[in-house]
Amino acid sequence: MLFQKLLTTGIAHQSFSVTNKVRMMNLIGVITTLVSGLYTFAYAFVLDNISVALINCVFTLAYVVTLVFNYFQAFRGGKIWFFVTLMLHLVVCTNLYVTNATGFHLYFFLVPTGVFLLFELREKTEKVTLSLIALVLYFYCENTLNPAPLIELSDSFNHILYQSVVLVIMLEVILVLTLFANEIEANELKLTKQATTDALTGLSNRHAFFEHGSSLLESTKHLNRPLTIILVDIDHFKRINDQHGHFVGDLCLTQVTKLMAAQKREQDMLARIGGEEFAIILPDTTLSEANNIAEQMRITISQHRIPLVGEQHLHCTVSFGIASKSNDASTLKEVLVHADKALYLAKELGRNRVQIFQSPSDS
Ligand SMILES: Nc1nc2c(ncn2[C@@H]2O[C@H](COP(=O)(O)OP(=O)(O)OP(=O)(O)O)[C@@H](O)[C@H]2O)c(=O)[nH]1
Repeated sequence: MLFQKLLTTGIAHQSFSVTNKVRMMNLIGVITTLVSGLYTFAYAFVLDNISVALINCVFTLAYVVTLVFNYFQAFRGGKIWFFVTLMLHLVVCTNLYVTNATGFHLYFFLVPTGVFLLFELREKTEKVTLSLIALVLYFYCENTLNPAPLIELSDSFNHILYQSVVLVIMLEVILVLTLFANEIEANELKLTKQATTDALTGLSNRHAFFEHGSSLLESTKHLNRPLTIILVDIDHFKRINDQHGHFVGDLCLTQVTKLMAAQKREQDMLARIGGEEFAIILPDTTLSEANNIAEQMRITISQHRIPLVGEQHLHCTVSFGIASKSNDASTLKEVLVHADKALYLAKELGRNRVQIFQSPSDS
């Protein structure tokens, strides 16, 4: 619970791309605070050096300040504070407390990884500067021998510390990159959903309809199976908007959607392809089967009363145009043109009706 709260510090009212990065920064801040806290504990109680433990404690608290920056949504400040504190801490560790034999300066690897992989692509100067500083400091520490460390360690203890540093770096990189990959996948799914879904009705949008419809049509061509499309248009929708307002117009759209979604079969795809225009793709369905489905939808919608404020109700009707894949219409666009012609005729003949496309050669 507390961990979850720490991870979500400062993310309220942020866009999801900012949210992910801040969550990642919070995670790194919490892990680094814990690791630094453990070292403080070891300096105080294992190595018995209170002054080093106190200095290290100051750095541990400095890592906590990163979360305070994020709490106040000063993310950039928090990021710079964190990396500068980390770099200063590593230089002090290697050149004051102990020697470079502990390998503490290996943590510098996390700076370029952090600033390049985990944070936004903008602010390139900042990223390059921080990473270059980390690189220079790494080689500085690697080539400096601290002749009078505050803590004298045996070779075997230095070796243990070295291995613990490598282990923590590996675990941190694995953990952070795994979370990063998960976030990317989740974002991809979210973006794909947003790009293919109509926000008002939750149906597939025009783009998704054309993608799905085209591939379905191609596959039915190979298998030589029927495919039918129904175009649906709410009657006098402009009048509904004008008389009752756009809010009621939207309500009408969502109610009609619900009624049609309840009537369609599982294999059918219902999409909103325009303002008050819908389309249904019915695989393996003949014109007469599609006609039955559309007729059922028409009756249900025409009998439905949409409750408005008080005792008022809205009654709306829809018109349907139906066409199938044929020799004259082998592409999705061509089938849609036929369905649109049938829909136009349904409107001409008085609306609230289902019309099947009649090819001139049929008559
Ligand atoms: N409330 C609401 N209205 C919309 C939306 N998208 C389009 N519209 C409205 O839908 C109306 C469509 O009207 P028209 O194309 O003239 O057709 P109609 O009034 O339905 O007439 P017929 O189709 O001939 O029966 C326009 O007034 C648009 O402003 C939407 O998302 N919400």
